[in-house]
Amino acid sequence: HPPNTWRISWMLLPPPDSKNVNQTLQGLDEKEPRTKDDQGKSEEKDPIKNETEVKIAQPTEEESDDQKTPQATPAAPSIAVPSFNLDSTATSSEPDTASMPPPSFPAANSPQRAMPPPPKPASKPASSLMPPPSFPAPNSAQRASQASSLMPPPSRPTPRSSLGVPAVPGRAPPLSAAAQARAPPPRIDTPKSSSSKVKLAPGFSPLDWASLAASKNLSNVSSFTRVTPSMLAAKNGRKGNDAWSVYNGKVYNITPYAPFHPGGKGELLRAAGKDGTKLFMEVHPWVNWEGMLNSCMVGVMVSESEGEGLDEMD
Ligand code: HEM
Repeated sequence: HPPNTWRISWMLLPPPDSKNVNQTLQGLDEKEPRTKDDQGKSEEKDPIKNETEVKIAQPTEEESDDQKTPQATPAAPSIAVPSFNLDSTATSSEPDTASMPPPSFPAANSPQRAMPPPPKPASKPASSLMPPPSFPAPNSAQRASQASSLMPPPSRPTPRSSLGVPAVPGRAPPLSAAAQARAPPPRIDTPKSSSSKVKLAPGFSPLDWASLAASKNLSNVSSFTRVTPSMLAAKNGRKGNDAWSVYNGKVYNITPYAPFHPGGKGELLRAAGKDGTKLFMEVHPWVNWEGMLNSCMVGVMVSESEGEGLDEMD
């Protein structure tokens, strides 16, 4: 066998000119030899072409020695070609590849070879090109529970409101089919609103109140007053008295506002003669009572002792 460097040098040779090769093939196909005149003409036209054609198509002893065409020459390997042998019994550094069996993996003397091969399913033929295992496994309980391997996955209903808006977390989720069957039929005659707002009489809208409150003082007192608990309890809206109510320590005369209250007069007067802060905050903490009732402010709450002898503030 030639050294590997021979093959390498042959592979690195520049490829022959394709143009000349075609011309060479053309010359080989010609059955009759050319005349001198023809050769002369062709020499005049393209001497290089003709010369190359003759040399390659009809090689002679002299021309082969001319060495004009680069040929592979054996060269001594500059670097020793590494060789290795997996067979520990072999002694020669140059393995005889023709007589040697192909190397196997793991090596014959490796610890991996000593280990038993992993168990393989008996039903499947052993193959190195075996596809990856499917999921669920063919012998799993999941696969057995499925009626068909082609069964589509269960569809999940997308909760949507009637307006097509995704359901808001915290709101009631849509009822299932079974729950809808158990639920009573929906009422369609008189839809009752969950709001506790009342229908206000004409001329008592929030805008009307804003206009009235901005026009004059509605407190029905001449000046700010120190209001004691006993005084507050007396102003409960009964027997012709005004209704006072306390919100965050400030005392308001809520009587003028009662017909304008969107929640109704009765709801508002539940806090009459009392501190209504807790009730107020339970229903509508977002309402700005200070701005709405500014013209209705009577005074501030004081203790019984602080209010003695002082009915009105300076
Ligand atoms: C003087 C103090 C008060 C003022 C200025 C006031 C004002 C208002 C306003 C502006 C609304 C409409 C809120 C909205 O549309 O979002 C409202 C509704 C309501 N208010 Fe008052 N309110 C006062 C005291 C009270 C009190 C003491 C109660 C209960 C004891 C009450 C019960 C209600 C109720 C039940 C509604 C209807 C809420 C609804 O269902 O939308 N309010 N109030």
